[in-house]
Amino acid sequence: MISVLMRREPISQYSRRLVEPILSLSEGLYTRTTRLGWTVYITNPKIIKSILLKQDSFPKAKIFVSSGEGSLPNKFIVGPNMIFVENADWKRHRKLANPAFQQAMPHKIFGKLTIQMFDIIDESLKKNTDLDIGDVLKRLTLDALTLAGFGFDIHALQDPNNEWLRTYQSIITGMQDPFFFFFPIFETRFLHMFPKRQVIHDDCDRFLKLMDDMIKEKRDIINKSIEDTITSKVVAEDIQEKDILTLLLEGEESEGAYMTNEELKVQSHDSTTGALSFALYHMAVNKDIQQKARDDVLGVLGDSNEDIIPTTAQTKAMDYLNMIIKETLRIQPSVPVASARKAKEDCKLGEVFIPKDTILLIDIYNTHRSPSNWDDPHTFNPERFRPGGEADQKISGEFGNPWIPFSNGARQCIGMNFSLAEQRVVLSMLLRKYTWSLPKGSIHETNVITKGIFFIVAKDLELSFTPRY
Ligand code: HEM
Repeated sequence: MISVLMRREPISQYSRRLVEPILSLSEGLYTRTTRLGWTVYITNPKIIKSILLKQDSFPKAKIFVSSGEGSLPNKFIVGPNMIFVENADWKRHRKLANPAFQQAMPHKIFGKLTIQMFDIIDESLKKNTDLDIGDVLKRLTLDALTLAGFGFDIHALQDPNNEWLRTYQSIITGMQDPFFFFFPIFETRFLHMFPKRQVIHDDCDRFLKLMDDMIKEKRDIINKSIEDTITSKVVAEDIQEKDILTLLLEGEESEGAYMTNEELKVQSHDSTTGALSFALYHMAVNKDIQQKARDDVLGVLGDSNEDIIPTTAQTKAMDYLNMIIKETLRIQPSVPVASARKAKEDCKLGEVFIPKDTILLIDIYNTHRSPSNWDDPHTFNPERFRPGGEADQKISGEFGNPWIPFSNGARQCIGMNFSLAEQRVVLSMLLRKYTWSLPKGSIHETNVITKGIFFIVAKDLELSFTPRY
């Protein structure tokens, strides 16, 4: 595994080379060495279900905590963050956060950002250059999360040299540096010997401070507006476009529970960037699928020569586009493994004995790519998600659920609907306005090349766009 990471071999290659041959011999369980020693990876849907539905028997393992106090992942994503907390703390977080995440579907924000992205695409067309759409999507999803999440505009789309964008990217790239990932001791004890790493740590401190300041400011505004009932009535009129943080803080008032500033920090936008970049890639290389998706969108929104921001109901009526989004998340799940669990006691998974304290990883990528779980799994085929099709038959039957891009059970991704809404708006608006293809000589000509460890995105994805209006 270390050599795979050091060579930066894409997940699609090493999975087919190393994992797939083993999967055909096992019950969907295999072992791999990780930083924590031998770890059991699981791709069998029935066993996955038995783990995800039994939080008490299989609690989260403190995999990042093990990289030690002071390591970059530990600083940035550990702490009392919803992804890692357990038991009563997690229940309190989730109870407060669920309504906020269900209410906030900021279609207008997603739509306005997509129109800003059109300006960038049109600018590149004027200059006759291919566009690194992966980079543009990264900026769009970061803006979407900060605007819809915190009500704070960092203008990453409009300004590619934006300081916050650079800082965020530096942290995300730094966290996935294989050297420090496997040997965190070099940054927890000997950081002073690595000046470049020190710069990333400084970036991380500044970013966390920015979030802290935003949360404090928001608390002050909300406390003030609660005193002023007239103001709070006006704000309540447009709940759909309220940011998540505001809804969370208002929820604290009605639930009588409280989250600390530390607990309110959520850092997750790269997963949506990955999903969008892969959907664009698959539609670029499958022109018939792209056209069918466009017909689906035009059937709902019409074909006038103007930008239309779709409503929630309209995006849900785009059946074929929704099938594409699901198939993209199957064939390229942007979060390839769920966070590690631990067996609390000796147990059996299928026929295999698992000793107490064994680390277990739900291998989302290989669950989605296993020939035991899907017909012809390496082929992009949205038809699997047709009502009554392959996916429905498996999920509703005895088979267990082989489609788990957002995990499953009580700890399923809380941002799932937010991310799906964002993908539907961005993709439907792009399909109305442009056709696109891979430029000649693209590195993705024979297969999509990916990068990343925790979040997978299409590497340096350039596309050629042609406007329809
Ligand atoms: C395509 C987009 C996304 C994918 C594929 C994805 C995937 C996942 C997965 C697999 C998990 C479960 C981890 C586990 O079981 O250990 C998870 C949890 C979580 N995700 Fe997402 N995610 C996405 C977008 C988002 C967004 C946009 C947000 C925030 C706005 C978000 C916030 C969270 C949180 C807070 C959790 C922890 C939930 C809990 O433990 O109760 N995710 N996500």
